[in-house]
Amino acid sequence: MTKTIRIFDTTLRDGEQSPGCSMNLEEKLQVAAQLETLGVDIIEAGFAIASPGDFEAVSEVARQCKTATVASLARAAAADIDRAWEAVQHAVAPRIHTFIATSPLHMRVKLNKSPDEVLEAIDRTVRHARNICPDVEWSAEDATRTEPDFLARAIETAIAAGARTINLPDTVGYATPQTYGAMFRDMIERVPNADLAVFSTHCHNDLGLAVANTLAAIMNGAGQVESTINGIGERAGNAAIEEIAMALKVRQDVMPYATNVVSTEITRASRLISGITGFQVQPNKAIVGANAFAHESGIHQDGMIKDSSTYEIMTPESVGLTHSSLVMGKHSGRAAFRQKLEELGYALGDNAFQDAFGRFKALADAKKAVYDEDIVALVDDEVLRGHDSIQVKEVEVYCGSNGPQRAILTLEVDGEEKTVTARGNGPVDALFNAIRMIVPHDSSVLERYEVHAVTGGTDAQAEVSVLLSENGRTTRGRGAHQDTMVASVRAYVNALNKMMVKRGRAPVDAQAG
Ligand SMILES: CC(=O)SCCNC(=O)CCNC(=O)[C@H](O)C(C)(C)COP(=O)(O)OP(=O)(O)OC[C@H]1O[C@@H](n2cnc3c(N)ncnc32)[C@H](O)[C@@H]1OP(=O)(O)O
Ligand SMILES: CC(C)C(=O)C(=O)O
Ligand SMILES: [Mg+2]
Repeated sequence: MTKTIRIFDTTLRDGEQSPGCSMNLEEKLQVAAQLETLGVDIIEAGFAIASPGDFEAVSEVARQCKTATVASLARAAAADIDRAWEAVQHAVAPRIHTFIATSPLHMRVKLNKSPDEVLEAIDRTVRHARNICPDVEWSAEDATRTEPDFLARAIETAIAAGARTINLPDTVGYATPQTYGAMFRDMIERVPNADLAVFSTHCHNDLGLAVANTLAAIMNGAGQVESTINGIGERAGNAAIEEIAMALKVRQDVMPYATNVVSTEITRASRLISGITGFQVQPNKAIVGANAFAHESGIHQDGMIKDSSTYEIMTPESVGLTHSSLVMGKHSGRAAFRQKLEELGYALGDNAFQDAFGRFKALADAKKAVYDEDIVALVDDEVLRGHDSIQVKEVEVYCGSNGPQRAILTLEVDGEEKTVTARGNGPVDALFNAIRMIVPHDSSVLERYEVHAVTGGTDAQAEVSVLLSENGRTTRGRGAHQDTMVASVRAYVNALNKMMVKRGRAPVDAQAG
């Protein structure tokens, strides 16, 4: 039968110890509710003696939780343990989690206690906790830097005093998968009565090994893992629940362990935590990063369109996302661009498609992210200008506070290129004067000129709209480009082309500049 690993969530305790991650009562209750929906088995709601606020939060989480065990942390001190009990006693399943450091360094420098005094404290405080609470967890802080013989004696003492969960934290993130796994195997094999307790992992990520170490411990006998949503926690954080749960789910073939995590709730939990704490998840973070199911390169996008398992080892739906995203960028190819156009409602012929793809690549080279709105603007622009008799070839402007502003413009008029230099009150005026020099149209008036950014950011495409009127007829032109001046010329020339069509004649009066 598959062994089920208990998930002990410490987002509200160790997670909250991240500088800047403090949560208020209402936020903690929201998180606790989502953790229960996510299916974690134990919620460490705080450190009851730490402050009146922490005490209230642990008490309220204990009152609110319907199924999960609720734990409070407590030092090896009667006052801490009593306060923890006062808070968790309201829970359906209360737990006291008491700890003391066992490494030579911590015992000597921090606690100023001898090893024997620490063993005595473990015995006394675990017994005290067991007298008031049936479920007691004991942790050997800094277990991974503890001398193994002493660690075995400490664990034996805690089990004899009544602890039924033994947690061996890698408090400073020092372990490697090999050493952490071996420590579990060693302790489980050598400690008398080890089978009375569930052994637990608690890994910090100082070397980026927290999840790997956790999995190594599971494979060597651990039955509980302590972890946090998004991996928040002291310093570099704790092992991330979502990564552990999905690793066990996806790699059943080599790790035949189950959890009660409802994986489709992972994204919701992750977003809740980042929203409340303000700690953004890095885009490339496994499982919950914005790019975890996003594909930008053409070859990958082509594979994804053919069969998503080519580049995804789990479905986005399995972690609560609705779908993968094909991110359009400079690495995208024709297959993804064609699919994106279809999604946006365009059915372009071959030539128009090739032209639009060329412009898309040029835009993607110039811009960090290409959004749907950019593609709509770009394709509309392309379609609009397909059969224009006046085409924009080159645009150059000189602007700034030390005028005069001038523009050098090259247009192709009925297949012939013409270049002029013009001045104006500002670069746009100079450009429009240049257009008038190449294609005189004195009877028309510029009624309106509008610019707006298609998306956010300083590299956004500008979309320009121009309204020309001639003898009571108005013509609107549009142009889009990441350079506002180029977009302006495109818009004006577009309006002019349409006006030519309305007039029913080509720009025969065009002059060479
Ligand atoms: C690895 C971990 O994550 S451990 C948990 C860390 N989390 C926190 O510390 C957050 C909450 N902490 C707090 O609010 C405070 O530190 C309190 C309320 C617990 C204690 O505050 P203070 O009484 O002011 O003590 P202070 O924080 O300055 O020092 C900690 C004391 O606890 C002692 N101590 C540390 N761990 C333990 C332990 N497991 N058992 C008994 N005593 C301990 C230290 O030796 C020190 O004692 P000393 O003052 O006699 O030298
Ligand atoms: C208190 C213990 C469990 C801890 O957080 C650690 O050692 O990292
Ligand atoms: Mg910790």
